[in-house]
Amino acid sequence: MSDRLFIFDTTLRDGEQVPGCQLNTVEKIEVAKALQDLGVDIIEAGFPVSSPGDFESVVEISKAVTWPTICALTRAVKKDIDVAAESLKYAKKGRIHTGIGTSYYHIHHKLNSTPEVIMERAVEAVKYAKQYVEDVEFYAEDAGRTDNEFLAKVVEAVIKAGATTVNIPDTTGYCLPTEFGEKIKFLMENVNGIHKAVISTHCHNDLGMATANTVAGIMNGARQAEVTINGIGERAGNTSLEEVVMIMKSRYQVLGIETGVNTKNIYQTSRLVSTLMNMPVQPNKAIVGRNAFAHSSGIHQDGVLKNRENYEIMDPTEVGINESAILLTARSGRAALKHRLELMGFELSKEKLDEVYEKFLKLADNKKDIRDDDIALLVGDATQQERRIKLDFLQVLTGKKLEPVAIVRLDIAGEKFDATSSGNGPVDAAIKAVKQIIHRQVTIEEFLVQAITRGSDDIGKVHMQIEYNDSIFHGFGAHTDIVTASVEAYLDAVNKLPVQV
Ligand SMILES: CC(=O)SCCNC(=O)CCNC(=O)[C@H](O)C(C)(C)COP(=O)(O)OP(=O)(O)OC[C@H]1O[C@@H](n2cnc3c(N)ncnc32)[C@H](O)[C@@H]1OP(=O)(O)O
Ligand SMILES: CC(C)C(=O)C(=O)O
Ligand SMILES: [Mg+2]
Repeated sequence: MSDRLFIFDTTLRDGEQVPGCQLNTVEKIEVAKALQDLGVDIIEAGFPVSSPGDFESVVEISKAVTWPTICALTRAVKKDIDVAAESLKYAKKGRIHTGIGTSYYHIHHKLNSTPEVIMERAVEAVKYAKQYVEDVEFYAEDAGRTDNEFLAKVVEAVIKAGATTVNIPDTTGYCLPTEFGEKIKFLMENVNGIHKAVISTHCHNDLGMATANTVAGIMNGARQAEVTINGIGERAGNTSLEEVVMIMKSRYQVLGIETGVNTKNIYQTSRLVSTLMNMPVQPNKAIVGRNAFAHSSGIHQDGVLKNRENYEIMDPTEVGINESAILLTARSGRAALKHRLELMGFELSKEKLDEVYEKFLKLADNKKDIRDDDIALLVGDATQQERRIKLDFLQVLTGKKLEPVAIVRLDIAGEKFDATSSGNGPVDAAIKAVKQIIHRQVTIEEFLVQAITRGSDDIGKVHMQIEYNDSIFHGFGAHTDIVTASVEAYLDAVNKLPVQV
């Protein structure tokens, strides 16, 4: 049996059935081209009879895409097949995907029919499609809940009628992986002529087993997997492309099966589909979720920093993600904090690291999102007591129609100095007062006040960049009072200037 798995992407058909995920033709072409670059073998581009817009999209995708097969879905209805064939007329390689429900529910409660009639309609549809294209795929809808003996008869009949691919969908996401695997095995062993067709899986995720069922199908002989980017699709979605492809790649030693997918394009394709379809990817989604390669607890972070493979079974660059992320949280340890500090250019002694770590934990217990500027502030705070110049007192009078006035007292190496100044704003007044005490020729090059994110009682953060003798010095300050934060930032930078002798 071949060790090549065909990847049939149905993002633009099953995926696009999701409420809110509808795309216009231009957007569909963009996705189709991205799928082509990704290296999928077949793109299911739409259900042409369903609307003029979907018909038009299949036509335009057929023109735009150069090498993957373009597939159009139909019911086992002649008109659907006529319209699908018409929509594929520009496809370099076109496939008609026709089929009908085969489960007890579908035969009796949806199609109001009998197994014998369904069998006839299935064969008739395949023969009819075959008049238009050589490449005909048949789907036995709800095969997951179809009796295996009857399913085998249908599969045998449609292969005889010319189906080159037979799709065994678990339409309702009902099967257990063992059941689905056994279903495919049963067909492989009991259908005459089964090797004349490629057997395909099309699994839904209602019980979260779509990928497991797909893999079980592949392990038992299926050589086409119907998938969508990010696993989007009807209800709980379809099997996700990225999961199947990376399972084949990561577990090749066990499975021995390859796909033609250029895995380095996975992440960018996932982002494109998520953005165009306005469908966020859950953060813990395998392979493409924001946290798929992010480590946030101390023991894991320490392990990853020692050797990535301690906690990662895939290299993120293989799926187009630059690198693993080490996120700082209250569950992080010193190894992670030290790593982040080093990336930010801080080399701390063991004692200083312990001190910063204590402060970090207090902050992290109260703040979910620890950013680099928070860390910089903690480092600044930890070195505060070494500062020669400290802010001892600050009072500012300001308001509308008032000229702001600031009174400042600095503690310089234990000695107190006072100054008062006015300015065009409270910060200006306070800095001018400070400058009256510290006579250094410095210029403020950058003054950045970070937006308060939580509420009016939140800490405001200030980053100041000053220039002295052609060199740049950075200062950070944080306080619930933004004027105090600004003076602290200024003094933090000034404290870093070479001491005058
Ligand atoms: C499992 C899947 O994902 S299948 C694909 C699902 N996707 C879609 O349905 C999107 C496109 N669908 C549509 O645009 C419309 O449903 C159309 C154009 C196909 C049909 O529209 P309508 O003619 O208005 O029929 P409606 O949608 O109300 O009902 C579906 C009809 O198709 C029949 N039908 C359903 N599946 C099949 C099938 N595979 N083969 C033959 N007939 C079928 C149903 O029994 C029903 O017929 P009935 O009214 O005689 O009982
Ligand atoms: C049309 C078929 C293949 C389908 O989407 C399903 O059965 O889930
Ligand atoms: Mg489906």
